[in-house]
Amino acid sequence: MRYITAGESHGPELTAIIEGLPAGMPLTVEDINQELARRQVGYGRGGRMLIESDQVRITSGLRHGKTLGSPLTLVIENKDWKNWSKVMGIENVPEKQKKIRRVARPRPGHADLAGGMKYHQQDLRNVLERSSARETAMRTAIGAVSKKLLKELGMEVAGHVRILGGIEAAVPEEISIKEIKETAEASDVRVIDATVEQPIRDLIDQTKKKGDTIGGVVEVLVGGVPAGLGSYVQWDKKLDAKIAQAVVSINAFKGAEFGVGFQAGKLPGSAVMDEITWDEEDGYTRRSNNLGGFEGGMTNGKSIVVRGVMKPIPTLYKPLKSVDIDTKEPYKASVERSDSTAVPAASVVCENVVATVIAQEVLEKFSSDSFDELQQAIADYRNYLKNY
Ligand SMILES: Cc1cc2nc3c(=O)[nH]c(=O)nc-3n(C[C@H](O)[C@H](O)[C@H](O)COP(=O)(O)O)c2cc1C
Ligand SMILES: C=C(O[C@@H]1CC(C(=O)O)=C[C@@H](OP(=O)(O)O)[C@H]1O)C(=O)O
Repeated sequence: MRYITAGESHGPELTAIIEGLPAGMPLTVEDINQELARRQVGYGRGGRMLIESDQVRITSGLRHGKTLGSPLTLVIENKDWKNWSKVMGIENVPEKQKKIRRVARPRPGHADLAGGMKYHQQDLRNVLERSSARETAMRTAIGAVSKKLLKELGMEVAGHVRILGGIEAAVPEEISIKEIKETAEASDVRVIDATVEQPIRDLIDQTKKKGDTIGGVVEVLVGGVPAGLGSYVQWDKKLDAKIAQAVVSINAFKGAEFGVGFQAGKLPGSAVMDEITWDEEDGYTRRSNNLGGFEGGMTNGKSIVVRGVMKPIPTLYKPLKSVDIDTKEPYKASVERSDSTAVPAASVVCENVVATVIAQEVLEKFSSDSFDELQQAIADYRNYLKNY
C-alpha cells in the first residue's frame, strides 16, 4: 500500500490517493469521519479548529461500502479556504482583489527560514502553507482506513496522552490485547481527558496568558499483532524503524521510543529482556513487555508500545527573536493564529500514522488482492504460529 497527500493549509482542500488496498474490504465514510473528529478535540487549540469540522469525501475506489482494489481517493475540504482564497490565489484573482499577507519574519522552530532558503522563496507563506500540520488531518484519514483494515483482522490500535506540559497520566502496567481493546473503546475519553482535567487546563491557560506554548509525550498501543511482521535481514525492513520514522514525521515530533525506551540505557539486562514462556493454548509468549513488542526489527507477538515526544508549538504569541529577511534587521518573529498546545490531537495523529505503517506491513507480507484472501492468510498464519 502506498499513498501520497497534497494540499496547502489554507488552500481549498487536502487530497490523498491510496493504492494497494485489497478489494472487498468494508469501509464507510463514517469510519474516517469518526477519526477526523477525534483529531479535532483537545483544550488549547487556536481559532482554526472552530472553523473546521473535518469530513471526508471519497471520490474513487469504493462502491456500496466495499473497496474495489482500485486507488482510493480521499478529499477533505478546508472550510477556512473561503477566508483565504484571495491570499492563496490558486484560481486567477483579479489584480485589484489580490491579497498577499506576506511572511518575511521567520518563526524559530518552524520550517519558514530553511524552507525559504531551500526553495528560493522570499514570501515564507509559500513554505508555511505546506509545512503546516493541517496535513495531519489527511494522514489521520489514511490511518482511519488502515485502522479499519487492522481491526477487521483482529488488531486494535489505541493512543493517549502520557505527559502534557510536564503533567503525567497513569497507564496500565502490563499491556494485553484485552486492555488495548478497552483502551481503544475508551480512547476518545482518554484523549479528551488529558485536557479536561483542571490542572492541565490551568496550565494551558497560564501558558497562553504568558504567550508561551507546551508540548508533551503521547503513547500508542497496538494489540493482536502476530509475531514476524518486519524483518532483521536488511536495515530498511525493520518495522520498529519504519514506525519511528512515521512518528518523527508528525509535525513537531522529535523522538520515538519503544517499551522501556530510553530507560534501557540505565537498566540492567535482566530488567529489559522479556523472558520466553510457552503454553498449550497460546504457544510462545512473554510475561513482560519491556521491549514494546519488538525484537530484531520484527514484532514478537506482544503488543506494540511506542511513544513520541512533541515539542512545544513554535509560534509564540509573545514572539521570539528573529530577523527580517528583507532588511536583515532583528525583529520579533511573525505571529500566525496558533495553538497553545496540540498534544491531544497529535496523539490521534500518532495512532493513525502507526496504524498506517502496520497496515502496509500486513499487506506486504500476506496475499491481499482481495480481503477474504487476506483474512484467510492471516488466520492460517496465526494458526501456524500457535503450533510452531
Ligand atoms: C496537530 C498539530 C497542530 C499544530 N499546530 C500548530 C500551530 O497552531 N502553530 C504552530 O506554530 N505549529 C503548530 N504545530 C507544529 C508545527 O506544524 C511544526 O512544529 C512545524 O511544521 C515545524 O516542524 P518540526 O517541528 O517537525 O520541525 C502543530 C503540530 C501538530 C501535530
Ligand atoms: C489546521 C490545523 O492545524 C494548524 C497547524 C498549524 C501549523 O503551523 O502547523 C497552524 C495552525 O493553522 P492556522 O494558522 O490556520 O490556525 C493550526 O490550526 C489542523 O490541525 O487541522
